[in-house]
Amino acid sequence: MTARVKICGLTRPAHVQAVAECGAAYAGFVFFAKSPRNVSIAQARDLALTLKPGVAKVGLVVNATNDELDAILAEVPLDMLQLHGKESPARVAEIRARYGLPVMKAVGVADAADLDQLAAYEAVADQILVDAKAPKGADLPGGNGLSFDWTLIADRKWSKPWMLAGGLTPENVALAIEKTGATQVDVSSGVEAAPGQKDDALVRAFVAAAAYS
Ligand SMILES: O=C(O)c1ccccc1NCC(=O)[C@H](O)[C@H](O)COP(=O)(O)O
Repeated sequence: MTARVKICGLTRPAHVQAVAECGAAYAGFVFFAKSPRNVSIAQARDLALTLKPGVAKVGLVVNATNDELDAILAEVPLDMLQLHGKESPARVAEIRARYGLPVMKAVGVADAADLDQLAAYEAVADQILVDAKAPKGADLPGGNGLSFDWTLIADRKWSKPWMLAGGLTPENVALAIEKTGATQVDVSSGVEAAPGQKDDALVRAFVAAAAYS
């Protein structure tokens, strides 16, 4: 099985280039001030404009207001919004209608009870990002390099496209795909040399491992 890959949290033109060259399907830009991967609107615009067609540009936001989204989308040519906060299903639907862009809603999973919320989001989002739930008190709601128990979703049937995320690395992504049946995977810290510093060799190794799993 070949999985489509999203590399999230790009901050430098060289890394955007590496992502495009190695065949990733999505490039993610984080708009969240507390993140080591945070980019300004101007930075994101420059990075997005260096990407070749065919790589979808995803803007990650956390509980963003309409004013914040207006400002981002006025400048950055995004193909998809990733909502990584506590956005309700109604807010997901509102954002989707207001901006006319596909919306991917991140859902944090730590145990089986967390799966209950998936149905409500599947009804309104274009895609679901099934991610590890951030630990209580964590600074970041995602991008923490933590995995969840993949067997929780092993037999799940999905009505919308979805991505697996959380603690994926070049070493474990093939097993994660095998266990969950994911056809799309998302990674950030697992392809970094340090928080916020993507490593081109790890990016290439991850995409290759996902493609040939
Ligand atoms: O990466 C961040 O800094 C971040 C900040 C705020 C919300 C989400 C964030 N990242 C999400 C991701 O990068 C991924 O979608 C996902 O959580 C997987 O991250 P990782 O476990 O580091 O591979």
